[in-house]
Amino acid sequence: MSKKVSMAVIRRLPKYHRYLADLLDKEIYRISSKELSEIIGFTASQIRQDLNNFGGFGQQGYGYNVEELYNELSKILGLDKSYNTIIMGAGNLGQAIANYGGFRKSGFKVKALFDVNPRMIGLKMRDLEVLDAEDVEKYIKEEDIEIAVICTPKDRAQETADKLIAAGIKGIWNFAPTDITVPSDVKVEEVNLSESLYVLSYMLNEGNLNK
Ligand SMILES: NC(=O)c1ccc[n+]([C@@H]2O[C@H](COP(=O)([O-])OP(=O)(O)OC[C@H]3O[C@@H](n4cnc5c(N)ncnc54)[C@H](O)[C@@H]3O)[C@@H](O)[C@H]2O)c1
Repeated sequence: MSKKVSMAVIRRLPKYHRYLADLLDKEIYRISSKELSEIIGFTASQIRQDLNNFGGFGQQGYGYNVEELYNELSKILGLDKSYNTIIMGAGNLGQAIANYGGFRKSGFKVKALFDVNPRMIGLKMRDLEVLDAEDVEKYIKEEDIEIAVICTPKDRAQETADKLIAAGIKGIWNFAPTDITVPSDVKVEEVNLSESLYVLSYMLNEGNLNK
């Protein structure tokens, strides 16, 4: 794949992947582009354009082979691999992420949580141990960790990221509500739950703005 695919397209891929998984669960193995468009809510032309970025799928008169497209999208999204993952910050959010089984099923194996609070260090969260954040660099190298999830307070997020990157982490999933700065070879995905909630709040209040 030589062409640079836009982030707008990439952000739609997980939705395609999810809908295709649902179809497979329902034992639907073939779908027309019109039907796919109706269930996903994107136009058939949008779907075609999106998928054409990766070589195009589907055939005129046949539609899409659901299993084939699902497998291809899994590969494109890197979900055909598994990733050793750690969580920085074993508070409310860190524990919730650690306890969610769905990430492991998709190949993101949470191996441990790390915290600075001596009362947290040594605790067990299900089968995961909370380790001392002091030891994280050594752990990353020894356990071949590729992804780190930042669930620390926001004023600790940048220093945490710096430490992770120095130890070789290339993928950071940042839940702290602050933008972190990283070198170009490190990929960050920021998740800001409040921003999403504020968009909902905007939509609820949109009608009142011009009154
Ligand atoms: N809880 C939520 O629903 C929620 C929602 C959106 C965003 N967030 C954000 O996620 C982050 C975590 O939220 P929370 O509710 O879990 O907070 P929390 O206070 O329950 O947990 C934070 C944990 O991080 C630890 N910590 C502090 N400095 C650290 C460091 N340098 N290295 C490792 N661990 C460190 C603390 O000891 C604590 O256990 C915050 O930045 C918060 O703004 C949380």
